[in-house]
Amino acid sequence: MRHPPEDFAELRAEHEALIQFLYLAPVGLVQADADGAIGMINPIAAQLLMPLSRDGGLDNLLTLLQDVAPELRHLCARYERPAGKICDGLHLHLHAGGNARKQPQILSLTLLKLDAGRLMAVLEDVTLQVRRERQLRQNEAWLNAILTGIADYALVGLDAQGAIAAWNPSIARVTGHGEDAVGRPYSIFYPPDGMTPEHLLDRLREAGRDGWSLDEGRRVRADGSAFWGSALIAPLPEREPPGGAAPEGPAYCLILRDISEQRGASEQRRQEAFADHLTGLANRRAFFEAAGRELERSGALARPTAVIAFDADHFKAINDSHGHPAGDAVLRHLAGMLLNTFREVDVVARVGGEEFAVLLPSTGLAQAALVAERLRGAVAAQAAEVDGVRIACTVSAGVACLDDGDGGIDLLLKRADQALYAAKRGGRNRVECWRPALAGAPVHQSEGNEGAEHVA
Ligand SMILES: Nc1nc2c(ncn2[C@@H]2O[C@H](COP(=O)(O)OP(=O)(O)OP(=O)(O)O)[C@@H](O)[C@H]2O)c(=O)[nH]1
Repeated sequence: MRHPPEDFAELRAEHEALIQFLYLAPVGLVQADADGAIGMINPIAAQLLMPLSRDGGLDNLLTLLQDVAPELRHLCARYERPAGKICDGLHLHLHAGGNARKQPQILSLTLLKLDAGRLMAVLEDVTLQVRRERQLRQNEAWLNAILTGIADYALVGLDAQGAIAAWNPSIARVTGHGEDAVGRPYSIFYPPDGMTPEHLLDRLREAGRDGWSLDEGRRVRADGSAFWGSALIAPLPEREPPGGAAPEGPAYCLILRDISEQRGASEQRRQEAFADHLTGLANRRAFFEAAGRELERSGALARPTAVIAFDADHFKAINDSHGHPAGDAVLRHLAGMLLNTFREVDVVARVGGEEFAVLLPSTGLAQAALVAERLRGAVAAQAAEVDGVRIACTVSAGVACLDDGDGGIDLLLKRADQALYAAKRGGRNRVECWRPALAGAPVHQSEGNEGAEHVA
């Protein structure tokens, strides 16, 4: 049989351990008597309840909560069982004082009756959790409204890599794709060659960073027919399943709209500002804007970007022999050949009188040189037909590449022009790649190219 003082010491130790536990608990804990008088309160609970105190004290739990949960005193009084949960996860909205723009803080309260004379309150700040749940419900309502109410939207869930996560009828309505689209990248809605795998990820990254990413352009349906579409990508809030497993469900939502009808006037304005009037290619301004955007992105996700500068050889002689209008027709002929040679994702522009530039995203020097050579050969082999007269023409090309966008489009175009100068010096109708030995070389400068901003 034990001696009573030993029992007492053990009890004390247990009590200390319990107090220690209460103090260290990651939630707010308050022990009170049946009338709410506080016997023990841990630091988190004190912090959470302090804004409710009128006199700076934390004496009575039910008095502290009477403004935000007036029914609580009544609930306690009516609770007849000897022990149990009086309330479970009751939400208490703490008002943000006079500041109407600030969101109220939300506490969750679970109140336990331990025995006839003791209550235990468990308090947690659930403000963020509640806001997130509300946002999820709003998103769902919003997406549902789009899915059921509006006919020209396709709503596509994407996984973290941009693959289509699930099929729904709106996808078929706008694009004609069936369930076999699931698991394929969302670039299937873009023309072949219209988007590189890096661009696909760029847009997801942009959406994650800015909250959304929007682009507009030519899109294709499953049957190959084209339409003018806008594509908005937005990140979806993560749904974390219980048990800490990886987040479930789509990571992004893509809203694809067919805006062919609305396009008209805005496209005409865009054409006027960004298209070259003679050839219909991108103009110098469009080239620099697109190149600036591409190089900024290529720096973030390191990858090479190439530029090819093309210049028609002895073009003055063509003008002189056949007349200026025939010269114009030859330039249109060259523009057509450029468009046939390059991918949809490449930016093909007329940047000077008889000088063209092509920006090739995610392309290294050797690959760009191959395409440049292919174009050079095709131009040399196929004379332009102008009013029944065949006009032979050749082009010289300079190729340059940056691995990470460092130096920007000015440096890239300057190097391509230095290589082009070397090609002209080397006898024309040839392709030269930039190399460090050309760093101090002059750039190719066409006569009558006043509008061009060559970097010497
Ligand atoms: N038809 C026509 N000619 C143009 C246009 N823009 C520039 N040119 C002409 O292109 C010619 C360019 O001449 P140069 O810079 O001497 O170059 P090139 O004769 O092609 O000689 P290399 O480039 O050295 O092979 C000039 O005669 C310009 O008038 C245009 O829009 N239409």
